[in-house]
Amino acid sequence: MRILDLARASAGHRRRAWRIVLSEKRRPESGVDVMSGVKSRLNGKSNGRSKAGSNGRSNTRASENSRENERTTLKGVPVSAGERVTCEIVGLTHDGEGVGRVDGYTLFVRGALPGELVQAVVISIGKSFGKARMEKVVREIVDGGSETAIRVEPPCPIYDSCGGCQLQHMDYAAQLRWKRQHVVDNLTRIGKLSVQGETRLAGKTEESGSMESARPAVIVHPTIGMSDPWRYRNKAQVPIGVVADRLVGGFYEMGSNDIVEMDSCLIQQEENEELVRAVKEAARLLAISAYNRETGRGLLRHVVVRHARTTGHRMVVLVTNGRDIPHGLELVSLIRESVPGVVSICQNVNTAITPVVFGEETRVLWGEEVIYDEIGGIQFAISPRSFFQVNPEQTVKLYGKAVEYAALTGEETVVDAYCGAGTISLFLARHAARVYGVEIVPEAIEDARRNAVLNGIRNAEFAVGPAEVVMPKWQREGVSPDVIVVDPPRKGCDPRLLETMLELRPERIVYVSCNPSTLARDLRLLENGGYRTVEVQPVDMFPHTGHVECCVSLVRK
Ligand SMILES: C[S@@+](CC[C@H](N)C(=O)[O-])C[C@H]1O[C@@H](n2cnc3c(N)ncnc32)[C@H](O)[C@@H]1O
Repeated sequence: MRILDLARASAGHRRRAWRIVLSEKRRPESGVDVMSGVKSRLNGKSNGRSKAGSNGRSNTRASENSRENERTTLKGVPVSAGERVTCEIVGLTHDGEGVGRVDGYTLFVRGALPGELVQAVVISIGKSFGKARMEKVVREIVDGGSETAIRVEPPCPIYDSCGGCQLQHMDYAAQLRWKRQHVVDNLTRIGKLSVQGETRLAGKTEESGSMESARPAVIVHPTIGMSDPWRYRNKAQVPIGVVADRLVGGFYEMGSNDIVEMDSCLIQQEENEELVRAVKEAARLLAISAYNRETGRGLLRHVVVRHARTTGHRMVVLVTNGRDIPHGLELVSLIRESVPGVVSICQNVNTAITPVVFGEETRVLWGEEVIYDEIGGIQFAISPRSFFQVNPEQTVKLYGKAVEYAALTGEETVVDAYCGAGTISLFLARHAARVYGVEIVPEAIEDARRNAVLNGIRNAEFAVGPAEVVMPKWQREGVSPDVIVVDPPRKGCDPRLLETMLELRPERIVYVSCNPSTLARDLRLLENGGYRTVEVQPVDMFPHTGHVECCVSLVRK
């Protein structure tokens, strides 16, 4: 046990299991050259001889492993911690780790891509899966059509340590294909749905007892991507901390709580970078203290900035650990002088020891309480805590799909659950008789009401509260929607909301989702309750990350 840490590791929400983790400082070293484009990301350090090129099941375990005595085994697990293996990558997790197989055992290998054969050193093992650190690609994968390599050099200099993007080392066209496949896999595995063109059959469902594949298969379209998938984010949320007595702001280093200074991010709009830089410089000049997450002391916790491309408006929110900002007026003046486009400077107070960014209290320090942006001809007021999609170019495409799937004639009553600042609701209101929106954040509903007035829309009304509570209330009051649109957070719809939806029996349901696994779970419940999933449109709202958004159309059977 000298070289090992026996650690209880959690596999997300899955059951906990004892795992063997090779301690970082004793991991085997070898001098194998790690190929360019892979090396920095993987931090591979090794000096043993490799069995590069080994292939086939019986050869997948490299026999020339580093120091035999540093390995440890677990009964029934075919690899040992510290062992060098050659493994076939069969998939990719949503956070960009390659899913490898060695003798049927799953190894997660950061930096490896599906289809590749890689050499890696096992760094932890558990009963059902382990982790390995990649050393080199043994067999690359090329796109059959274009004959181009799928692995590309990540353009971002901090890609290795940041963790904000997970797929920069994958060609963009391949990212789009993978995102569609990720959706398909979730729909078949969790949703037990049959997908058109997929050979894999959906399983037997407990409730129906019949094979889902007998039903019309779901159409999953190719992912809608961007022509220029960089510099798309209209919002930055930057944690502030101290390094060597200096205020820094940037990102949490991958796998740690350390904040690393960052001035440029390739998926962020440049206007936001300029504003964050100005705030950091002003705070340093005025010796405003940075929040220390360990002691709970210090003032500035986060700088949140937003940029509205259509109006040029910029907003900054200073999230502080306390109400008083020393030299607050000077801070505001310095920010305004450095970035003349700023129209709103706000403060949000968060004194809780929590990873949640915003606290409950927000006030305007200078300027407007909202900024204005436009999507698809509709104007939106956005306040500091309102949800607003971060990729404006793709948002138009996503909302356009939601409107298309709602198939409105102008006669319908529509409910938009999880409506945020009323964005989808107002898109729908132009084509419906009446729209009801519900959202849990009160400021977002204030924005939604203001946005309706701003656009002269009189057939939309909004309510604050949990959708799972407000919807049954509307049901009791006799609201009978023809179409229900839901756009929940990552955890998906509340079961009580799904139950009410099934009782209300709308003709169509449009499900907008940012998480394919909870989407698939909810689709199964809706299918069991009498709905049929017709088509799914994946939209790439977050290029170079593992995230994918979907818009789904369901009809009553
Ligand atoms: C993915 S966003 C969608 C917002 C909006 N449809 C849009 O596109 O801008 C999810 C929204 O659900 C809200 N939310 C979270 N839990 C909720 C609940 N139980 N009931 C109502 N809204 C909720 C969040 O505040 C957030 O605004």
